Amino acid sequence: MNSAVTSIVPVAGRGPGPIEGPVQISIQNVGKIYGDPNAESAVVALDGVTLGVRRGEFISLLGPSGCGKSTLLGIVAGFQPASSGQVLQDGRPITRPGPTRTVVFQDYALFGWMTIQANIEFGLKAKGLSKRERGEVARSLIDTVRLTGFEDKYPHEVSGGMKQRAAIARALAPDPDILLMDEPFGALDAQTRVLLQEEIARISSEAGKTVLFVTHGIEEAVFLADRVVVMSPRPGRVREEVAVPLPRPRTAEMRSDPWFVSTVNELWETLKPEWQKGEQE
Ligand SMILES: Nc1ncnc2c1ncn2[C@@H]1O[C@H](COP(=O)(O)OP(=O)(O)OP(=O)(O)O)[C@@H](O)[C@H]1O
Repeated sequence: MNSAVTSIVPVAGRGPGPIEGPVQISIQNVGKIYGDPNAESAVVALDGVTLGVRRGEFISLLGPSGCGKSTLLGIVAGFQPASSGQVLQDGRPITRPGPTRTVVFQDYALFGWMTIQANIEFGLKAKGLSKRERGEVARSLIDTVRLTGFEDKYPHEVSGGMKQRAAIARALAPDPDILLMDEPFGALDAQTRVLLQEEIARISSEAGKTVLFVTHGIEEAVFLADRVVVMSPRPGRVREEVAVPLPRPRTAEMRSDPWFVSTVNELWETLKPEWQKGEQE
C-alpha cells in the first residue's frame, strides 16, 4: 500500500469534507469466482472486498482492466450473486435487481426503436404513473440532461454524448436511491467525456444520489468522487482509498488545483507499474 497516497486527508476549509451519515451500501467481504472453484480454469475476480458507501456519497471505483470493477457493480446491482460475503442496502441483503438501484452502461443500452423521450419514460410504466405524469417526469429530466429539442429523435439520430445523456436521464427517471455507472463515458471522445463529467458531477449533487462510478480514468475518478476507491489487479481487492476535499459543485478550474494535479500524478505513479504488468499478462 502506498502511504503517500493513503495519507491524503481532506484539507480543512477546502470543502464539505467527507460525507457523513448512515452507510447505505455495505459491501462485506465479497468474493467472486467464475466457473467451478475447484477447476484450474476458475477465475477469482474478487477477493474479500469490504466497503461502506454513505447515503449521497459519490464513490469512484478505480482499477485496471480486469480487476473486477464491473463484477462488483453487477453484484451491487443484483445482477449476479457474490460467491462469498454479502452486500446490504440499508441493512437488507441485495439478492436481485430493484428499482431503487439503476445502472448506466458504457454502451448506452437505449432501445433503438423508441424515441429519446420514450426511452426515458420506459421505466416509469412499472411505477404506475399515468401517461401525462410520465411525460412530465421525462420532460423535466430531458431539461436536466440538456436534451431539450431532441426528445423526438431516435438514438441513431443523435451523438454518442447525447445518447449517454439520455441513458443517464432514463436511469434517473424511476428516482432511484443509488446510481450505478459502469464506465459510462468510456466510448466517448475526450472532449465530450470532459463535458459529461461536469454534467454528472452537477446532476448527482443536485439529485443527491448515492453513486458508484466505475472507471479506469484516474483524472475522471478524482474529479467526480467524494472518495476514490482504488482496486488492486485481479483478484480485485480494495487497495487504498483517497478522500477528495474539493468542494462542490465541481468545476473545470479544479482540474488545475494543485491538490488535484498532485493527487492524479501520485495515483498514476503508484498504479503505473502494476497496470503495466496487467497489460503484459
Ligand atoms: N461471466 C464471466 N465468466 C468468466 N469470467 C468472467 C466473467 N465476467 C468477468 N470475468 C472475468 O473476471 C475478471 C474481472 O472482470 P470484470 O469485467 O469485472 O473487470 P473490470 O475491472 O470491470 O474490467 P474492464 O475495466 O476491462 O471492464 C476478468 O478476468 C474477466 O475476464
